Amino acid sequence: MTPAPSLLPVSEAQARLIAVAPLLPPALLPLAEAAGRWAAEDVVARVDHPFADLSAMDGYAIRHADLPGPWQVTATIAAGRMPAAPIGPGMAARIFTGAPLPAGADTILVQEDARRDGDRLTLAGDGPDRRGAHVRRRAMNFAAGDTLIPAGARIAPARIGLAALGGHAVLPVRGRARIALLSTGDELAAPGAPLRPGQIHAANAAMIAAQLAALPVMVSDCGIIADDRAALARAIADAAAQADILVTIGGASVGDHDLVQPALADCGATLDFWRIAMRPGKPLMAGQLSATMVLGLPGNPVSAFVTSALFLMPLIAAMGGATAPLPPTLSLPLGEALPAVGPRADYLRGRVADGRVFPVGVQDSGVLTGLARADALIIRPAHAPALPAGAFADVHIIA
Ligand SMILES: Nc1nc2c(c(=O)[nH]1)N[C@H]1C(S)=C(S)[C@@H](COP(=O)(O)OP(=O)(O)OC[C@H]3O[C@@H](n4cnc5c(N)ncnc54)[C@H](O)[C@@H]3O)O[C@H]1N2
Ligand code: MOO
Repeated sequence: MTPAPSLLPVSEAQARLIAVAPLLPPALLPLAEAAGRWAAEDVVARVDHPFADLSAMDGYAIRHADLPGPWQVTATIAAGRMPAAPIGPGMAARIFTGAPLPAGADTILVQEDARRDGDRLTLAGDGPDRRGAHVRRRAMNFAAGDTLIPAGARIAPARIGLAALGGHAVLPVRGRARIALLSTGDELAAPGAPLRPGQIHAANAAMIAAQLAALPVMVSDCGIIADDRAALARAIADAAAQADILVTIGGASVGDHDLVQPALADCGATLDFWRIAMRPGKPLMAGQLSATMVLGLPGNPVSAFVTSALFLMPLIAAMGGATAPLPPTLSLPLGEALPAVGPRADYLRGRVADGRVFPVGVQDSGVLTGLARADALIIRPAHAPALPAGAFADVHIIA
C-alpha cells in the first residue's frame, strides 16, 4: 500500500495549481457577453445613481414642514424630465416614480393619501411618516467613482445591470479558456457506438463538458485514444497545441496500461504533482506542456467528476482572473451519522433535504448512479473523526 504521506493534501494541491495558472489575455466584451466571466479590472461608476433625489412613488412632492397641508399644485414632473422651478411654502408638485424632486421639496405624499380638487391638494390618509419619505437620495445606490465590480469578481447577472446603470456598455474580462478533452482506454467506445466484447461506453468527456457549460470555455472533445504510448503521445501533442488546458481522462493510475504519464513525458511535459489525499480522485496529476496546463483526471466516472469540480473548474476560474477560484463551501447538518475518515479526504455524494445533507447511493468511484442523484459533495477531511447525525459538515453544492 502507498504510504499516506506521499499523497498531497487537497488544499495544497489546489494552491499549487492556482499559483502556476497563467492569466488568459484581457478583452473588452459587450455586457450581455460578459456574463459569467471575471472582471479583469475594477469596473468604476461613471455617474451617480440616482443622479438626483428621485421620487420612489407616484404622488406629490411636498415640503414636510407644510404638513398637514393643504397645498397648491404648481407643477407636474415626469421621469426623464427635470423640474422647471422650485416649490415654495404651501406648494406641491405632481410627481411620478423616478422623477427628480423640485428644489424645496423633501418628501413624497403618495397619491393614495391625497385628495386633489383642481389645483388644491389635501391630506386624505395618514400621509408621510417622516421627512424624506419615498425619496431615493442622490447616489444612494452608488456615486461616480465607486467600484461597482472589483477586479477578479464573477460577473453575475445583477452585476451586468449594475455596470449598465453605472454607464458601461462593455466590460473588461479575460478570454475563454480552450479546453481539450482526451479520453484514453482500449475499453472505451464512443457514446452510442456498438460495443465490442470487453468495451463500455465512454461517459466522462460528455459529463465534464456539461459540468463546464456555465464557465467561459470552448471545449473540444478530442475523442478516445487506445492504450498505446506512441499514439497517446501524438494525440497529447496535437491536442495541447490547440488548448489552454489539456484534460486527459483515464490512464492516470499505476497499471501497466496507465500510459498518460509516460506519454506526457515523451512530449516534454513537466509534472507538477501526482496523487492527492482524496477519495475519489487519488491519481489526479497536474503539469504543463509548453504554455498549456495539463490535468490528468482519473478514469472512474465519479473520480473524474470530483477532480473536475475541485481542480479543473478552479483552474479555469484562476486563468479567467477569479480572485476566489475555489468552489464555495456551505456548512450543513448531517442527516445521518458518518464514520471516521482514513488518510484520504472523502468527498461523499450527498443530497440536501429539509436543510440537512444525506449521503446518497453506493459510495464507489465507479458507480455514477449516486452522483447522478446527488446535489452536494459532503467533505470529510482526512483523519476526521466519526460524526453523529445532526453534526455539521462542509459541502460543495454541485447541482
Ligand atoms: N494498484 C492500484 N490500482 C489502482 C489504484 C492504485 O492506487 N493502485 N488507484 C485506483 C484509483 S483510486 C482510481 S480512481 C483508478 C483510476 O485509474 P485510471 O485513471 O488509470 O483510470 P482507468 O484505469 O483508465 O479507468 C478506471 C475505470 O474507469 C473507467 N473509465 C475510464 N475512462 C472512462 C470514460 N471516459 N468513461 C467511462 N468510464 C471510464 C475504466 O473503464 C475503468 O473501469 O485506478 C484505481 N486502480
Ligand atoms: O480516486 Mo479513486 O476514485 O478513489 O477510485
